[in-house]
Amino acid sequence: MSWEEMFKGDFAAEDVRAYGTLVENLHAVQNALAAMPMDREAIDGLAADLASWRDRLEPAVTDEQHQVNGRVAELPVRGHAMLPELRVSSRTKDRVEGTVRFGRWFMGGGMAVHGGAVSLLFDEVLGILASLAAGGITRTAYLHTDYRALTPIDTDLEAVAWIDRVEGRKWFVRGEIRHGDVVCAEGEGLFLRLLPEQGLGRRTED
Ligand SMILES: CCCCC/C=C\C/C=C\C/C=C\C/C=C\CCCC(=O)SCCNC(=O)CCNC(=O)[C@H](O)C(C)(C)COP(=O)(O)OP(=O)(O)OC[C@H]1O[C@@H](n2cnc3c(N)ncnc32)[C@H](O)[C@@H]1OP(=O)(O)O
Repeated sequence: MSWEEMFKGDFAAEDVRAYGTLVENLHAVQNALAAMPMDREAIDGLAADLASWRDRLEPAVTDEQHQVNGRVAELPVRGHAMLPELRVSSRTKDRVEGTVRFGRWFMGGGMAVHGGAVSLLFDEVLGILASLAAGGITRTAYLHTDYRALTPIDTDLEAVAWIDRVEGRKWFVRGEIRHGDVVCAEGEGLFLRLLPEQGLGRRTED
């Protein structure tokens, strides 16, 4: 199963581009907000603006099958606004490589990326690779992250993920985030190919 077969929604190309621009602007807002000083006037103004966004968006909320977020194969990280943008430079069935830049929004402290955001990226990239290699949706059973060095924000990092081994339904996938020669973090995850009755997002006990 190809990336497009697995993730492509039936959105028009120009709508996809427009959504990509929306997410880009949202990320720019998040990064600037995370870096703003205490400024009561700006805070009150922004809070009022955001309340009007909420009034505009909430009446249009739709179900998972009709939402756009995370369902756009053509955009970085499926156009999932929660995720740091990974720009894939090469993808084969058992390896993905790309660059990622974490903005100020993802900072934990000391101008370094929050550890949870590092794991978030691993879950996405390792999970997608597992799903592509398995030819069907997988679910994370465990995810282990080793933080080897601080991961800097606001700079291009290399991200790579590869299939380590496969045992039946169990896909063991590894990854690395590097800044130049420095390995910032290593990830290792076990992803279970879902059984037909498990479906997408359905609980196993259902
Ligand atoms: C037309 C438009 C289409 C557009 C498509 C749109 C969108 C795209 C859709 C989807 C996006 C897809 C991917 C998204 C990409 C990334 C997302 C990241 C993935 C996640 O973020 S996902 C959420 C977090 N994830 C969970 O919420 C899991 C909760 N959990 C469970 O759902 C179950 O727990 C499960 C399923 C994991 C296993 O349950 P199960 O019943 O299937 O399997 P079972 O327990 O029998 O285990 C079988 C064998 O695995 C071994 N095993 C199991 N667990 C283990 C562990 N932890 N450690 C070591 N070994 C383990 C056993 O020991 C046994 O091993 P053995 O066979 O050798 O004995």
